Amino acid sequence: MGGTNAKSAADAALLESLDGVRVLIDSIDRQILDLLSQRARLAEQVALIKERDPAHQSGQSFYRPEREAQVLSRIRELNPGPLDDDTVAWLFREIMSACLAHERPLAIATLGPSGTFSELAATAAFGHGGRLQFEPGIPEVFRAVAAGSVDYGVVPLENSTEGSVSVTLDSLAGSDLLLCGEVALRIDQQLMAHPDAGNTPRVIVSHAQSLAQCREWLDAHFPGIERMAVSSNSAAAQQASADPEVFAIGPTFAAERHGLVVRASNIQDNVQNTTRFAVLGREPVAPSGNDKTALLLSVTNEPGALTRLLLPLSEAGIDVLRIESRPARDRVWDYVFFIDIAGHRDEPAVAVALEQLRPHCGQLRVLGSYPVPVISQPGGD
Ligand SMILES: O=C(O)C(=O)C[C@]1(C(=O)O)C=C[C@@H](O)C=C1
Repeated sequence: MGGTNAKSAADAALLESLDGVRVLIDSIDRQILDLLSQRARLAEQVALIKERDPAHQSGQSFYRPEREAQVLSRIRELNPGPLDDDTVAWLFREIMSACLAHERPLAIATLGPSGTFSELAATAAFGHGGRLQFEPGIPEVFRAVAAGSVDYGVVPLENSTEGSVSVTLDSLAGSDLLLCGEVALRIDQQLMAHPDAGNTPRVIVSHAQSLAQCREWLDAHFPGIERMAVSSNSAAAQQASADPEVFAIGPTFAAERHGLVVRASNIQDNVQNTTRFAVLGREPVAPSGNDKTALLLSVTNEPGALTRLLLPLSEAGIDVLRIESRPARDRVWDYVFFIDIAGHRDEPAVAVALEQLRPHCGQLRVLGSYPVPVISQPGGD
Protein backbone atom coordinates (compact mmCIF):
# COMPACT_ATOMS: atom_id res chain seq x y z
CA MET A 1 0.00 0.00 0.00
CA GLY A 2 2.84 2.35 1.01
CA GLY A 3 4.55 1.52 -2.31
CA THR A 4 1.42 2.40 -4.28
CA ASN A 5 1.09 5.72 -2.46
CA ALA A 6 4.75 6.53 -3.08
CA LYS A 7 4.24 5.66 -6.76
CA SER A 8 1.15 7.86 -7.11
CA ALA A 9 2.96 10.73 -5.37
CA ALA A 10 5.80 10.34 -7.88
CA ASP A 11 3.27 10.23 -10.76
CA ALA A 12 1.55 13.36 -9.42
CA ALA A 13 4.90 15.14 -9.47
CA LEU A 14 5.50 14.00 -13.08
CA LEU A 15 2.09 15.42 -14.08
CA GLU A 16 3.35 18.93 -13.40
CA SER A 17 5.75 19.15 -16.39
CA LEU A 18 5.57 18.24 -20.09
CA ASP A 19 8.67 16.02 -19.81
CA GLY A 20 7.11 14.34 -16.78
CA VAL A 21 3.79 13.63 -18.55
CA ARG A 22 5.76 12.21 -21.50
CA VAL A 23 7.52 9.80 -19.14
CA LEU A 24 4.08 8.56 -18.06
CA ILE A 25 2.88 8.33 -21.68
CA ASP A 26 6.00 6.31 -22.61
CA SER A 27 5.24 3.90 -19.80
CA ILE A 28 1.58 3.51 -20.90
CA ASP A 29 2.71 2.97 -24.52
CA ARG A 30 4.98 0.14 -23.37
CA GLN A 31 2.02 -1.50 -21.64
CA ILE A 32 -0.25 -1.01 -24.67
CA LEU A 33 2.44 -2.52 -26.91
CA ASP A 34 2.84 -5.46 -24.59
CA LEU A 35 -0.94 -6.06 -24.57
CA LEU A 36 -1.14 -5.70 -28.38
CA SER A 37 1.60 -8.32 -28.73
CA GLN A 38 -0.25 -10.65 -26.37
CA ARG A 39 -3.44 -10.12 -28.40
CA ALA A 40 -1.63 -10.85 -31.67
CA ARG A 41 -0.22 -14.09 -30.15
CA LEU A 42 -3.81 -15.11 -29.29
CA ALA A 43 -4.81 -14.36 -32.89
CA GLU A 44 -2.03 -16.76 -33.98
CA GLN A 45 -3.61 -19.38 -31.73
CA VAL A 46 -7.05 -18.67 -33.26
CA ALA A 47 -5.49 -19.21 -36.71
CA LEU A 48 -4.02 -22.57 -35.62
CA ILE A 49 -7.42 -23.72 -34.30
CA LYS A 50 -9.20 -22.60 -37.49
CA GLU A 51 -6.60 -24.25 -39.74
CA ARG A 52 -7.04 -27.56 -37.87
CA ASP A 53 -10.76 -27.57 -38.69
CA PRO A 54 -11.40 -28.80 -42.27
CA ALA A 55 -14.49 -26.55 -42.45
CA HIS A 56 -12.26 -23.52 -41.89
CA GLN A 57 -9.82 -23.60 -44.77
CA SER A 58 -10.83 -20.53 -46.77
CA GLY A 59 -10.07 -16.86 -46.06
CA GLN A 60 -13.83 -16.56 -45.49
CA SER A 61 -13.65 -18.40 -42.17
CA PHE A 62 -10.84 -16.23 -40.84
CA TYR A 63 -12.86 -13.02 -41.11
CA ARG A 64 -15.76 -13.20 -38.63
CA PRO A 65 -18.06 -10.19 -39.00
CA GLU A 66 -20.36 -11.44 -36.23
CA ARG A 67 -17.48 -11.71 -33.73
CA GLU A 68 -16.11 -8.31 -34.77
CA ALA A 69 -19.55 -6.73 -34.24
CA GLN A 70 -19.75 -8.34 -30.76
CA VAL A 71 -16.24 -7.13 -29.84
CA LEU A 72 -16.99 -3.58 -31.02
CA SER A 73 -20.37 -3.44 -29.23
CA ARG A 74 -18.75 -4.61 -26.01
CA ILE A 75 -15.94 -2.06 -26.32
CA ARG A 76 -18.52 0.70 -26.74
CA GLU A 77 -20.37 -0.48 -23.64
CA LEU A 78 -17.17 -0.74 -21.58
CA ASN A 79 -15.73 2.58 -22.75
CA PRO A 80 -15.04 4.69 -19.63
CA GLY A 81 -14.17 7.84 -21.68
CA PRO A 82 -12.86 10.45 -22.19
CA LEU A 83 -12.52 9.20 -25.81
CA ASP A 84 -15.97 8.84 -27.40
CA ASP A 85 -17.49 5.45 -28.27
CA ASP A 86 -16.95 5.78 -32.04
CA THR A 87 -13.31 6.71 -31.55
CA VAL A 88 -12.51 3.72 -29.34
CA ALA A 89 -14.49 1.47 -31.71
CA TRP A 90 -12.39 2.71 -34.67
CA LEU A 91 -9.20 2.01 -32.75
CA PHE A 92 -10.35 -1.54 -32.00
CA ARG A 93 -11.51 -1.94 -35.62
CA GLU A 94 -7.86 -1.38 -36.61
CA ILE A 95 -6.51 -3.65 -33.87
CA MET A 96 -8.74 -6.49 -35.10
CA SER A 97 -7.79 -5.71 -38.69
CA ALA A 98 -4.09 -6.02 -37.80
CA CYS A 99 -4.71 -9.26 -35.87
CA LEU A 100 -6.72 -10.69 -38.78
CA ALA A 101 -3.97 -9.73 -41.27
CA HIS A 102 -1.52 -11.51 -38.96
CA GLU A 103 -3.77 -14.63 -38.95
CA ARG A 104 -4.41 -14.57 -42.71
CA PRO A 105 -4.12 -11.49 -44.96
CA LEU A 106 -7.40 -10.97 -46.83
CA ALA A 107 -7.76 -9.68 -50.40
CA ILE A 108 -10.69 -7.34 -50.99
CA ALA A 109 -11.88 -6.23 -54.44
CA THR A 110 -13.38 -2.80 -54.89
CA LEU A 111 -13.97 -0.16 -57.55
CA GLY A 112 -10.71 1.46 -58.71
CA PRO A 113 -8.33 2.87 -59.55
CA SER A 114 -7.24 4.00 -56.09
CA GLY A 115 -9.08 7.14 -54.98
CA THR A 116 -12.75 6.02 -54.95
CA PHE A 117 -15.33 6.28 -52.19
CA SER A 118 -15.53 2.49 -52.49
CA GLU A 119 -11.87 2.29 -51.42
CA LEU A 120 -12.72 4.37 -48.34
CA ALA A 121 -15.68 2.07 -47.64
CA ALA A 122 -13.52 -1.06 -47.99
CA THR A 123 -11.05 0.37 -45.48
CA ALA A 124 -13.91 1.35 -43.15
CA ALA A 125 -15.25 -2.22 -43.30
CA PHE A 126 -11.96 -4.14 -43.01
CA GLY A 127 -9.50 -1.64 -41.49
CA HIS A 128 -6.08 -1.03 -43.00
CA GLY A 129 -5.02 -4.71 -42.74
CA GLY A 130 -6.98 -5.73 -45.86
CA ARG A 131 -5.15 -5.89 -49.21
CA LEU A 132 -7.21 -4.01 -51.79
CA GLN A 133 -7.53 -5.19 -55.37
CA PHE A 134 -8.91 -2.49 -57.67
CA GLU A 135 -11.39 -3.45 -60.39
CA PRO A 136 -12.57 -1.29 -63.33
CA GLY A 137 -16.30 -1.72 -62.58
CA ILE A 138 -18.86 -3.11 -60.13
CA PRO A 139 -19.62 -6.27 -62.21
CA GLU A 140 -15.87 -7.01 -62.17
CA VAL A 141 -15.89 -6.81 -58.34
CA PHE A 142 -18.65 -9.45 -58.30
CA ARG A 143 -16.68 -11.61 -60.76
CA ALA A 144 -13.46 -11.39 -58.70
CA VAL A 145 -15.27 -12.55 -55.54
CA ALA A 146 -17.18 -15.30 -57.39
CA ALA A 147 -13.98 -16.56 -59.05
CA GLY A 148 -12.21 -16.71 -55.68
CA SER A 149 -9.38 -14.41 -56.79
CA VAL A 150 -10.22 -12.29 -53.71
CA ASP A 151 -11.86 -13.13 -50.39
CA TYR A 152 -14.43 -10.31 -50.32
CA GLY A 153 -15.72 -7.37 -52.34
CA VAL A 154 -17.07 -3.96 -51.39
CA VAL A 155 -19.64 -2.26 -53.67
CA PRO A 156 -21.99 0.75 -53.34
CA LEU A 157 -25.58 -0.31 -52.67
CA GLU A 158 -27.67 2.78 -52.09
CA ASN A 159 -27.23 6.56 -51.92
CA SER A 160 -29.39 8.83 -49.79
CA THR A 161 -29.78 11.37 -52.63
CA GLU A 162 -29.87 9.17 -55.73
CA GLY A 163 -31.37 5.91 -54.43
CA SER A 164 -30.22 2.40 -55.26
CA VAL A 165 -27.19 1.65 -57.37
CA SER A 166 -28.94 -0.38 -60.10
CA VAL A 167 -25.82 -2.12 -61.38
CA THR A 168 -25.19 -3.50 -57.88
CA LEU A 169 -28.79 -4.70 -57.45
CA ASP A 170 -28.80 -6.30 -60.92
CA SER A 171 -25.43 -7.96 -60.27
CA LEU A 172 -26.71 -9.27 -56.93
CA ALA A 173 -29.82 -10.67 -58.61
CA GLY A 174 -27.64 -12.46 -61.16
CA SER A 175 -25.06 -13.95 -58.78
CA ASP A 176 -24.85 -16.48 -55.95
CA LEU A 177 -22.74 -14.21 -53.76
CA LEU A 178 -23.89 -13.32 -50.26
CA LEU A 179 -24.04 -10.04 -48.38
CA CYS A 180 -21.76 -10.28 -45.33
CA GLY A 181 -21.87 -6.74 -43.98
CA GLU A 182 -22.49 -3.12 -44.76
CA VAL A 183 -20.89 0.21 -44.03
CA ALA A 184 -22.34 3.72 -44.48
CA LEU A 185 -20.10 6.61 -45.52
CA ARG A 186 -20.84 10.33 -45.60
CA ILE A 187 -20.12 11.36 -49.19
CA ASP A 188 -18.61 14.84 -49.52
CA GLN A 189 -17.95 15.68 -53.16
CA GLN A 190 -15.09 17.97 -54.22
CA LEU A 191 -14.62 19.73 -57.55
CA MET A 192 -10.98 19.27 -58.51
CA ALA A 193 -8.71 20.38 -61.32
CA HIS A 194 -5.14 20.33 -62.62
CA PRO A 195 -3.00 22.96 -60.79
CA ASP A 196 -2.56 24.84 -64.14
CA ALA A 197 -6.28 24.78 -65.04
CA GLY A 198 -8.23 27.97 -65.84
CA ASN A 199 -11.63 28.82 -64.36
CA THR A 200 -13.88 27.26 -66.98
CA PRO A 201 -13.49 23.60 -67.93
CA ARG A 202 -14.39 22.10 -71.30
CA VAL A 203 -16.01 19.14 -69.55
CA ILE A 204 -16.70 17.96 -65.98
CA VAL A 205 -16.22 14.23 -65.46
CA SER A 206 -17.18 11.87 -62.66
CA HIS A 207 -19.04 8.67 -61.88
CA ALA A 208 -22.71 8.99 -62.93
CA GLN A 209 -23.83 8.79 -59.26
CA SER A 210 -21.52 11.65 -58.24
CA LEU A 211 -22.64 13.85 -61.16
CA ALA A 212 -26.25 13.20 -60.13
CA GLN A 213 -25.52 14.02 -56.47
CA CYS A 214 -24.17 17.44 -57.55
CA ARG A 215 -26.73 18.21 -60.27
CA GLU A 216 -28.15 21.44 -58.77
CA TRP A 217 -24.73 22.80 -57.81
CA LEU A 218 -23.41 22.17 -61.34
CA ASP A 219 -26.52 23.77 -62.91
CA ALA A 220 -25.94 26.88 -60.77
CA HIS A 221 -22.15 27.17 -61.13
CA PHE A 222 -21.32 25.60 -64.50
CA PRO A 223 -24.46 25.97 -66.66
CA GLY A 224 -23.95 24.73 -70.20
CA ILE A 225 -20.67 22.92 -69.46
CA GLU A 226 -20.70 19.34 -70.70
CA ARG A 227 -20.84 16.60 -68.01
CA MET A 228 -19.47 13.17 -68.79
CA ALA A 229 -19.93 9.99 -66.77
CA VAL A 230 -16.88 7.74 -66.42
CA SER A 231 -16.27 4.42 -64.64
CA SER A 232 -15.23 5.88 -61.26
CA ASN A 233 -14.35 9.12 -59.43
CA SER A 234 -10.69 8.20 -59.44
CA ALA A 235 -10.76 7.46 -63.20
CA ALA A 236 -12.22 11.00 -63.50
CA ALA A 237 -9.39 12.42 -61.36
CA GLN A 238 -6.87 10.61 -63.57
CA GLN A 239 -8.36 12.27 -66.66
CA ALA A 240 -8.23 15.70 -64.99
CA SER A 241 -4.58 15.16 -64.09
CA ALA A 242 -3.79 14.57 -67.77
CA ASP A 243 -5.84 17.50 -69.16
CA PRO A 244 -6.23 20.95 -67.47
CA GLU A 245 -9.49 21.50 -69.43
CA VAL A 246 -11.12 18.58 -67.62
CA PHE A 247 -12.47 19.07 -64.08
CA ALA A 248 -13.35 16.04 -61.93
CA ILE A 249 -15.67 15.39 -58.98
CA GLY A 250 -14.78 12.98 -56.19
CA PRO A 251 -13.29 12.56 -52.70
CA THR A 252 -10.49 14.81 -51.41
CA PHE A 253 -8.07 11.91 -51.33
CA ALA A 254 -8.60 11.34 -55.10
CA ALA A 255 -7.24 14.89 -55.58
CA GLU A 256 -4.26 14.03 -53.37
CA ARG A 257 -3.64 10.73 -55.22
CA HIS A 258 -3.71 12.39 -58.65
CA GLY A 259 -1.99 15.73 -57.93
CA LEU A 260 -5.12 17.89 -58.35
CA VAL A 261 -6.26 20.95 -56.44
CA VAL A 262 -9.73 21.21 -54.90
CA ARG A 263 -11.58 24.12 -56.55
CA ALA A 264 -14.84 23.86 -54.58
CA SER A 265 -15.60 21.80 -51.48
CA ASN A 266 -18.66 19.79 -50.47
CA ILE A 267 -20.61 20.50 -53.66
CA GLN A 268 -23.15 17.68 -53.17
CA ASP A 269 -26.73 18.99 -53.24
CA ASN A 270 -27.60 17.27 -49.98
CA VAL A 271 -25.25 18.03 -47.06
CA GLN A 272 -26.13 14.70 -45.42
CA ASN A 273 -25.30 12.79 -48.62
CA THR A 274 -24.57 9.21 -47.52
CA THR A 275 -23.91 5.95 -49.35
CA ARG A 276 -24.41 2.46 -48.00
CA PHE A 277 -21.81 -0.02 -49.24
CA ALA A 278 -22.17 -3.81 -49.12
CA VAL A 279 -19.54 -6.41 -48.27
CA LEU A 280 -19.84 -9.36 -50.69
CA GLY A 281 -18.65 -12.83 -49.77
CA ARG A 282 -19.19 -16.48 -50.59
CA GLU A 283 -20.12 -17.90 -47.19
CA PRO A 284 -22.92 -17.09 -44.72
CA VAL A 285 -22.24 -15.10 -41.55
CA ALA A 286 -23.26 -16.55 -38.15
CA PRO A 287 -25.70 -14.59 -35.93
CA SER A 288 -24.19 -11.77 -33.85
CA GLY A 289 -27.30 -11.07 -31.77
CA ASN A 290 -28.16 -7.86 -33.67
CA ASP A 291 -28.51 -8.67 -37.36
CA LYS A 292 -30.44 -7.88 -40.50
CA THR A 293 -31.37 -10.05 -43.46
CA ALA A 294 -31.50 -9.02 -47.12
CA LEU A 295 -34.00 -10.86 -49.33
CA LEU A 296 -34.60 -11.01 -53.06
CA LEU A 297 -38.18 -11.89 -53.99
CA SER A 298 -39.95 -12.07 -57.30
CA VAL A 299 -43.70 -11.82 -57.85
CA THR A 300 -45.85 -11.60 -60.93
CA ASN A 301 -47.51 -8.28 -61.61
CA GLU A 302 -51.01 -8.94 -60.23
CA PRO A 303 -53.15 -7.03 -57.69
CA GLY A 304 -52.21 -7.56 -54.05
CA ALA A 305 -48.91 -9.32 -54.83
CA LEU A 306 -46.80 -7.04 -52.62
CA THR A 307 -49.33 -7.21 -49.75
CA ARG A 308 -49.17 -11.02 -49.87
CA LEU A 309 -45.40 -10.75 -49.51
CA LEU A 310 -45.46 -8.37 -46.56
CA LEU A 311 -48.30 -9.98 -44.59
CA PRO A 312 -46.39 -13.05 -43.29
CA LEU A 313 -43.58 -10.74 -42.16
CA SER A 314 -45.84 -8.35 -40.26
CA GLU A 315 -47.81 -11.29 -38.76
CA ALA A 316 -44.53 -12.71 -37.44
CA GLY A 317 -43.71 -9.28 -35.92
CA ILE A 318 -40.69 -8.83 -38.16
CA ASP A 319 -39.63 -5.27 -38.99
CA VAL A 320 -39.30 -4.49 -42.68
CA LEU A 321 -36.41 -2.03 -42.93
CA ARG A 322 -36.40 -1.30 -46.65
CA ILE A 323 -38.17 -2.26 -49.87
CA GLU A 324 -36.79 -1.60 -53.31
CA SER A 325 -38.24 -2.85 -56.59
CA ARG A 326 -36.43 -3.47 -59.88
CA PRO A 327 -37.91 -4.67 -63.16
CA ALA A 328 -37.31 -8.42 -63.66
CA ARG A 329 -34.94 -8.39 -66.60
CA ASP A 330 -36.34 -11.51 -68.25
CA ARG A 331 -40.09 -10.73 -68.03
CA VAL A 332 -41.82 -7.49 -69.08
CA TRP A 333 -43.79 -5.78 -66.22
CA ASP A 334 -42.70 -8.34 -63.62
CA TYR A 335 -40.68 -7.11 -60.67
CA VAL A 336 -38.10 -8.32 -58.21
CA PHE A 337 -38.13 -6.85 -54.70
CA PHE A 338 -35.11 -6.28 -52.51
CA ILE A 339 -36.39 -6.36 -48.95
CA ASP A 340 -34.32 -5.87 -45.79
CA ILE A 341 -35.77 -7.24 -42.56
CA ALA A 342 -34.58 -7.14 -38.94
CA GLY A 343 -33.10 -10.37 -37.56
CA HIS A 344 -30.92 -13.28 -38.74
CA ARG A 345 -32.20 -16.05 -41.00
CA ASP A 346 -31.24 -18.62 -38.33
CA GLU A 347 -33.52 -16.97 -35.74
CA PRO A 348 -36.67 -19.12 -35.45
CA ALA A 349 -39.13 -16.23 -36.02
CA VAL A 350 -37.32 -15.18 -39.21
CA ALA A 351 -36.97 -18.78 -40.47
CA VAL A 352 -40.72 -19.43 -39.95
CA ALA A 353 -41.72 -16.17 -41.65
CA LEU A 354 -39.50 -16.98 -44.64
CA GLU A 355 -41.16 -20.41 -45.01
CA GLN A 356 -44.61 -18.77 -44.94
CA LEU A 357 -43.47 -16.28 -47.55
CA ARG A 358 -42.07 -18.86 -49.95
CA PRO A 359 -45.39 -20.04 -51.53
CA HIS A 360 -46.27 -16.43 -52.47
CA CYS A 361 -43.07 -15.79 -54.42
CA GLY A 362 -41.82 -16.97 -57.77
CA GLN A 363 -38.36 -16.78 -56.28
CA LEU A 364 -37.13 -16.18 -52.74
CA ARG A 365 -33.43 -15.88 -52.12
CA VAL A 366 -31.78 -14.87 -48.88
CA LEU A 367 -29.02 -12.54 -50.04
CA GLY A 368 -27.46 -12.69 -46.61
CA SER A 369 -27.84 -12.14 -42.88
CA TYR A 370 -25.20 -9.97 -41.28
CA PRO A 371 -24.59 -7.71 -38.26
CA VAL A 372 -26.22 -4.28 -38.03
CA PRO A 373 -23.23 -1.86 -38.31
CA VAL A 374 -21.77 -1.02 -34.91
CA ILE A 375 -19.72 2.08 -35.78
CA SER A 376 -21.37 5.29 -36.98
CA GLN A 377 -20.43 6.40 -40.43
CA PRO A 378 -17.08 8.08 -40.87
CA GLY A 379 -16.69 11.09 -43.17
CA GLY A 380 -16.09 10.12 -46.79
CA ASP A 381 -13.51 12.62 -47.95
O1 LIG B 1 -12.24 -14.50 -32.98
C1 LIG B 1 -11.80 -14.80 -34.08
O2 LIG B 1 -12.33 -15.69 -34.80
C2 LIG B 1 -10.62 -14.09 -34.62
O3 LIG B 1 -10.18 -14.42 -35.70
C3 LIG B 1 -10.02 -12.94 -33.86
C4 LIG B 1 -10.46 -11.59 -34.38
C5 LIG B 1 -9.97 -10.51 -33.38
O4 LIG B 1 -8.90 -9.95 -33.61
O5 LIG B 1 -10.65 -10.29 -32.39
C6 LIG B 1 -9.87 -11.35 -35.72
C7 LIG B 1 -10.58 -11.50 -36.88
C8 LIG B 1 -11.98 -11.90 -36.93
O6 LIG B 1 -12.65 -11.26 -37.96
C9 LIG B 1 -12.65 -11.72 -35.63
C10 LIG B 1 -11.95 -11.54 -34.47
